[in-house]
Amino acid sequence: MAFVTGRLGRPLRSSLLQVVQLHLSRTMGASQEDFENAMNQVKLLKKDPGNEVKLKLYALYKQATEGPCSIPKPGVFDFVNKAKWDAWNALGSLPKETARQNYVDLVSSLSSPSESSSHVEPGTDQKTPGSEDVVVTSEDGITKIMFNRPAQKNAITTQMYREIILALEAASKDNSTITVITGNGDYYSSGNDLTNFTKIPPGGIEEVAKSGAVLLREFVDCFIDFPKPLIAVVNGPAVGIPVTLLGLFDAVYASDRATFHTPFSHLGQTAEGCSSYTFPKIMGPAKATEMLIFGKKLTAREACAQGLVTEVFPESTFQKEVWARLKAYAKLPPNAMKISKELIRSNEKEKLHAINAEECTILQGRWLSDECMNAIVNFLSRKAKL
Ligand SMILES: CCCCC/C=C/CC(=O)SCCNC(=O)CCNC(=O)[C@H](O)C(C)(C)COP(=O)(O)OP(=O)(O)OC[C@H]1O[C@@H](n2cnc3c(N)ncnc32)[C@H](O)[C@@H]1OP(=O)(O)O
Repeated sequence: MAFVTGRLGRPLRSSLLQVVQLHLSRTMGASQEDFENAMNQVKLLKKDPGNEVKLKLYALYKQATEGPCSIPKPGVFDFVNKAKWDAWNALGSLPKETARQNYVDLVSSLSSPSESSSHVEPGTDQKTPGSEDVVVTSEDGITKIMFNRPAQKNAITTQMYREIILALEAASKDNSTITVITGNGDYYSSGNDLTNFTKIPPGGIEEVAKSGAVLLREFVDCFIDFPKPLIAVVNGPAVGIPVTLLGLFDAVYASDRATFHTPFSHLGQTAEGCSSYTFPKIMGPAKATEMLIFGKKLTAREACAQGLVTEVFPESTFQKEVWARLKAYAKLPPNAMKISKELIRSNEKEKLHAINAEECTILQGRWLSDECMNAIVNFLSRKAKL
């Protein structure tokens, strides 16, 4: 990999672009035609996607067609127009092309034949394929959100971040009592799909970093605000963001096969998921440093000893024991559980949102650094067998 060594900067950026060519079939942005098709699909939706989604669609449409919101803010009593203005204005200076792509992705997550994760009928045992990469089911008072890309070790694509946001929003309002996140296959999740960084829009890598930071902030905010008990069923190794998010869960059950790895420095990146705050709080600054700065990988038992994991189960009985326990918990009075969660978490929320915002801003800069680009080029080169 001669092109990733030595003094970096422009040569490294062009190296990244070279590697990106190998991924182009998956990386083309939405065309005007895709956008127009998506607008038509919205009119054909069988179910009302709900006000939150409609506001998102409105905002993305305006941003994609007119650019950043520059109209005067409606008065406080003009509720509908003010909500629309707020949604549009919240997109800030998101580039038109990114808004167009986000609009197309959002519509596609809503309008696949079986419909998206946000459309799970509460209280039913219903598999919700959507993109198939995130599967949402609801049964026995438990909504289960499952990473479902086992061949890629459940690496999380930008589409999956969006689907998980929608799934969490739906789960917060459905009939279920508790919500579980787990993985299909041998991994819980290998973290951010590193090919996310290869989808280079006309605005260049800067635009990728900017829209990534906006999406990451929204994604982590959903975990901070999630109102019901949120449980991680960690069926195997976890790398990166699925590990850091664990500090925002209410309980973490792990197979003894699971490992917990945050190789941020190796990737030229920094902590996210509020872990720069939750990890030192949970395990003390010294142990948090080993994980978040030096990238020490913990076994499930070590993570349990550090307080990141609630309990470890032998792989042979993991699924049986954990689900039996969760089914029993799901029968507890839902309102009492929600109120207790609010008591435990509410005084931290404001702080967590501020930390999330800061971590995302720092990461946006990191993603443009030579250190980070070098690591991604290395990974993609290995994948592309360069
Ligand atoms: C909106 C943006 C938000 C960004 C938020 C930021 C988050 C930070 C992070 O999450 S950092 C963590 C990033 N993850 C990694 O660095 C892990 C990278 N993957 C690996 O190191 C390895 O794949 C492994 C250790 C997870 C598994 O190794 P193993 O040898 O067992 O398996 P393979 O490498 O052959 O993997 C099988 C295929 O899966 C693809 N793959 C695995 N992980 C990722 C990933 N994170 N991104 C993209 N692709 C991934 C791998 O490339 C193989 O694909 P192939 O069969 O097509 O070659």
